[in-house]
Parts: sequence; structure tokens; C-alpha cells
Amino acid sequence: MAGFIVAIDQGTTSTRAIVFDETYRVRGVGQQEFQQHFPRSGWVEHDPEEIWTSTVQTVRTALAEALISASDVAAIGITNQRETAVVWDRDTGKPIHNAVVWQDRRTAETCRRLLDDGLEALLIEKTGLLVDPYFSGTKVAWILDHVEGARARAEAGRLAFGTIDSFLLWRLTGGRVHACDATNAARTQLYDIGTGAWDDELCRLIKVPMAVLPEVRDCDADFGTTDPSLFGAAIPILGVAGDQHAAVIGQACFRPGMVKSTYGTGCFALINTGETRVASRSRLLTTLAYRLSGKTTYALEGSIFVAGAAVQWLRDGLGLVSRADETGPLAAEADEAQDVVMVPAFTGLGAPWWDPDARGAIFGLTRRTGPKEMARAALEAVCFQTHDLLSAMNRDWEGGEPTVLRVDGGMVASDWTMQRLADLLDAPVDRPVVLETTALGAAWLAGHKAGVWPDQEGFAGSWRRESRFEPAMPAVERGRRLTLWSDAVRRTLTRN
Ligand SMILES: Nc1ncnc2c1ncn2[C@@H]1O[C@H](COP(=O)(O)OP(=O)(O)O)[C@@H](O)[C@H]1O
Ligand SMILES: O=P(O)(O)OC[C@H](O)CO
Repeated sequence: MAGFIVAIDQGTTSTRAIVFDETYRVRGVGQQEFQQHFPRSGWVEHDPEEIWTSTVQTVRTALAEALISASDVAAIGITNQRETAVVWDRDTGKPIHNAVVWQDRRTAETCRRLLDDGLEALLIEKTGLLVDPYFSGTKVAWILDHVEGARARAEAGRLAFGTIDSFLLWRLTGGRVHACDATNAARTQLYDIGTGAWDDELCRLIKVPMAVLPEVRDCDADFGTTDPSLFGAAIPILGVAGDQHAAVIGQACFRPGMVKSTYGTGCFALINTGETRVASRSRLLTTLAYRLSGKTTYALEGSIFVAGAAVQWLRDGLGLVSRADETGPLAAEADEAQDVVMVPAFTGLGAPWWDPDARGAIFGLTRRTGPKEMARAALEAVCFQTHDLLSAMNRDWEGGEPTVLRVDGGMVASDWTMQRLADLLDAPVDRPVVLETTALGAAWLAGHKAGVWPDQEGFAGSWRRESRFEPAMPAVERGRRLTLWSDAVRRTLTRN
């Protein structure tokens, strides 16, 4: 029976493949972490071959765990870490450089030049994005300028660029499809979110030849079929969305004003603004929520570069814990009298500060500070940053204050963090039953297109809450902590 849907969730730290049945139940999971490369301060790279191998292996594992074969799968949906740029040779399919990851700051100087040339307003107007190394365009230009002969080969049409969705589509279809979806295109700074097309002026300014660009399709388009040699049968690929957009779908945030926040390596909060393209006054990004059957739904987004990455640093960098889930219980035992505040600007600060040169700082250390206070500071930093994002969103969005935040991603497994989040936001936080929301969103795109899953309304009706965290912190304490945080950020910024 071909009623199963496979979601491929290619994240920053791991690749997951999940088999869902017709009732959205998870029947099989494959997951593999892969290596993070930090060649210099502020640089982050991935090996695209490792991403590819982990994708094939996790799909095979998920199928085996679900006790099904490829011919039982109605469709695949792909979701991915966004902005990360890969350039490959169209003839060999081989990448010409490691993937330059979204967190990578190597193009900060290029961005400064774009700002000095007075191009910020034009770039915001067309793309909805601010000028920052976060986005793919300047990363692609960097690769073309630093790999010998690459620019000439790109101009001659011999190289292809893609965000991770695009690279996986190319490989999965055996080099037959060079495409991406509109949400991924919207994160390159080369794509006009008003016209819904690549923009030649942007490509000229950022120095990316249009010959390298993929074709842009709807999130629920036909993206071809997998090469039968990979999984034993050809499987249609019927859905693609950047991971944060897939999470908007998976959280069923289909109505304007609904907000979700995803806590993985970074944290990304998106509010659905419907057909209205809201221009931010608070340095948030205007982006697509999704594009379904030719119809664009917009969103405002706040992006934080370090969320779970701070937990990973406690584990792998400092060795304070051996597992991520030890941080919450540790934080719960921290000395309340110590005001230790961490600004985890390991790779600069994102929204609403946009300071690529800032680096992390810890304030309030004393001789009594230990692992407990450090764990609390790392987890609390994520909550403080979400507070800043949602405050900015409330200023920008005139459709009324969102009352509840829907959360997902690896970090929301931590009850302590979710309670502290509700406390600092002074608003309830809802954690859904299905925590694999991103994968579920990609699966819905594919499942609906394949005719196996219901429409938006039917799907939204199946969203279930697992827990609600209600705010409980006294207002005075909340205010005091928020002041400590804003003071710490002010002292960390390089652009005061
Ligand atoms: N119980 C936990 N408490 C705190 N952080 C956690 C917990 N479980 C996972 N994490 C963090 O969540 C992140 C993984 O989330 P995930 O959504 O898989 O991220 P990504 O898609 O970016 O790879 C890691 O950075 C990890 O440190
Ligand atoms: O891999 P995640 O879940 O941290 O998400 C990465 C984002 O898409 C980057 O913009």
C-alpha cells in the first residue's frame, strides 16, 4: 500500500528521515549527526558529501524501521537548514567547495561594502532581508571568488548553486532536477519576494551569475522522482520548504497572527501575516511563510543564531555536561542569588541587533559560579532573545497581539527552558504532541499533494497540544532579569 509519506529533515547538526503513516503517526526514524567544521573564527562549513550520505542512509534506516519498502511510499517531502550554500559542477555533480553554512560570517566585509554603497534600502525593498552574511548570496560569490577558475565556469553555465534542498533534489533525481522552492529562494538575497522571481539587479550587485541559479517552484510542486537505484523504487518528491517554513505548516499556523518559534541549533520565530507583506520597523525579516499552488503567504521572522548551539557548547566545548538533556535539571539547581548572564554571540548577533562582529560574553561571574549557573545562563539566553523577537513582532504586526506561542525543535524537550520562556515572555507557551513539527510540515506538503493527507483545515484540526507552560514569575523579578539581559547585550554589541 503506497500510503506512507517520508520527510527528509536536513538540519544544521543532523539529518533525519521520518516515515509517517496516513494518520500522521511516526512509523520509522533515521537520524545521523554530522561534522561541523570551523576553519576560522566565525566560519562554519559542512561537507556536502556527508550531508548526501547521511540523507540516503537515514531514509533507508527509516524505511527499514517502518518495515516498508520504497514502493509503499506515496511521496517524499524535503525540508532543510536554509541559506547554507553549495556550488557544484553540473557534469560531475561534485561540490567545488564545502557548503558555507548559514551561521558563517566570512562575508561580513562584503556586507559592509553593500551598506557603505547605500544599497540597504533597495535590498530590503526587494528581498525583505537585511544586509548580513547570514544569507546565501554573498556566500556564493565568496565561493566563486575563492575556488580557482570557478567564476568563469559559473558564467559559462558549468556550475550550479543551490541551498541544501536544491543540492539534495539534484542528487536524489540523479541530476535531472535543478530546482528549489520559493521559501529557500527567499533566503538568498537574490530573489524578489514581490515579483516571485530571481532579480538580475540583485545578482549583479551581489556578483552571482544568473546561470548558476535553480528554477524556483511552489512548496507543493512536483519536484521529480528519486533515482530508483537509491531506495529500490522511484519515489515522487512532492513537497519542499525551508525548515522554519515547514515548521509554520507543521504547527498549523495557517491564520494571520499565529506565531511559532523553533529551537534547534538556532531559534527562529515566525508570525504568519497572510497576504500582507509587512515591512518591519524593528529590523525583523519579511519573508515567505509558504507558497502553495501559486499563492504566496508572507511572514515576519526573527532569527537568533545560537539556541541549542549554546547547549552543544556546554557539552562539547566546556564538557560541563555529557548530554544536552542534563542542562535543564542543572539549571533548576542554580543559585538564584547569582546574576550570571550569557550573550551567546558566537557567530554575531541576529535579530533585532544584526551585529556580525559581536562575539559571545558572560557577565556576573564570581568565584562561586559553577556549571549550574552556566547552564541556566545558556538556557535563559534563548528565552531572553525570544522575548526581544516577540516584542519587535508586537510592534510591527498590527493585527493584534498573539496570545500564545507554539514551540518546537530539539530544545523544547527541556521543561525548565519552556517554563522560563513563559515566565520571561509573560505569556503561555504551547508544546505540541508531535515535536517533529518541521518534518511533519514537509510531510503534509507531500502527503496533501499526493492525495493521501487532507487539506489545510483538516490537517490543522489534528494539531494537538501536549503541555501548556503558564507564566509564574513575579513582575518585579521578570523586569529585573530583562534589564540584566538588555544591559549585557548593550555591552556586547560592537555597533553602539
Ligand atoms: N533536553 C534538551 N535540553 C536542552 N537542549 C537540548 C535538549 N535536547 C536537544 N537540545 C538541543 O537542541 C538542538 C538539536 O535540536 P534540532 O531541532 O535537532 O536541531 P537542528 O535541526 O538545528 O540540527 C541541539 O543543539 C541540542 O543541544
Ligand atoms: O537547522 P536549524 O533547525 O537550526 O535551522 C536552521 C535555519 O534554517 C537557518 O536559517
